[in-house]
Amino acid sequence: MSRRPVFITIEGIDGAGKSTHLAAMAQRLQAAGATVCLTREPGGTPLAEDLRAMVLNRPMDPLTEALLVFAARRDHVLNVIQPALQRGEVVLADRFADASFAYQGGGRGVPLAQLNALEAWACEGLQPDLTLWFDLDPTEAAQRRARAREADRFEAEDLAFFERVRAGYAARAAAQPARFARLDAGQSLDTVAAAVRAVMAERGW
Ligand SMILES: Nc1ncnc2c1ncn2[C@@H]1O[C@H](COP(=O)(O)OP(=O)(O)O)[C@@H](O)[C@H]1O
Ligand SMILES: Cc1cn([C@H]2C[C@H](O)[C@@H](COP(=O)(O)OP(=O)(O)O)O2)c(=O)[nH]c1=O
Repeated sequence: MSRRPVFITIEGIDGAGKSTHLAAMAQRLQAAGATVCLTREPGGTPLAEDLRAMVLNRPMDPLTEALLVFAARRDHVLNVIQPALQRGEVVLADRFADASFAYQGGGRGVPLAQLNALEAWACEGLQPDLTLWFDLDPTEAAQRRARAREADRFEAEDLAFFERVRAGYAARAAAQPARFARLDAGQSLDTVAAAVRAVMAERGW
């Protein structure tokens, strides 16, 4: 069997159900003997959490937004993700660079070449070993969000924005199919949870 994934990310449009399954994923990894570093983006360090508050709340142009999410990511990679991996931990991150390609690239229209350059500068060559993509129809995601919480600057965007974000994830998954596991997040909670467990089991967890 190939090496178990040690840097695992979860992705998808807002309301797809990522947070719902995060704790169970961490528990499953722990039960299998892993020390889990559970983290999120934008955020994961004091500086990156400050940048998160700006990105989620302050109006700004798309390239500024991309620069800030990658600045936050660099701080997170250097101070949390790389050290945890070096200690032999499993890093489970609620979003990583794919989100920038989906939201800033797909959603906001920042050119791919600029995002590729930022990724090359910011991430020290680090890519997740496994990405669970919670794929959901944007109309369903909007209904779930409306029932659950107040919208932030991204969640207030219209359906067309989330269609573009979804397409951004699809493009990223098509470009790197070995890393991505797509989950149909439109199914019942129990069915999605079983699909998450199946993906983890397939990869040795
Ligand atoms: N499979 C599902 N079916 C119906 N509702 C769901 C499902 N998964 C999550 N939800 C609900 O949808 C809302 C958004 O889920 P959440 O996990 O916060 O999404 P995300 O973290 O991807 O933004 C929550 O109220 C959650 O309880
Ligand atoms: C990591 C990242 C997130 N985002 C956006 C996606 C989300 O709308 C928002 C915050 O993500 P998230 O933590 O999933 O939101 P919530 O706490 O409401 O579940 O940031 C980007 O636009 N680019 C990025 O690179």
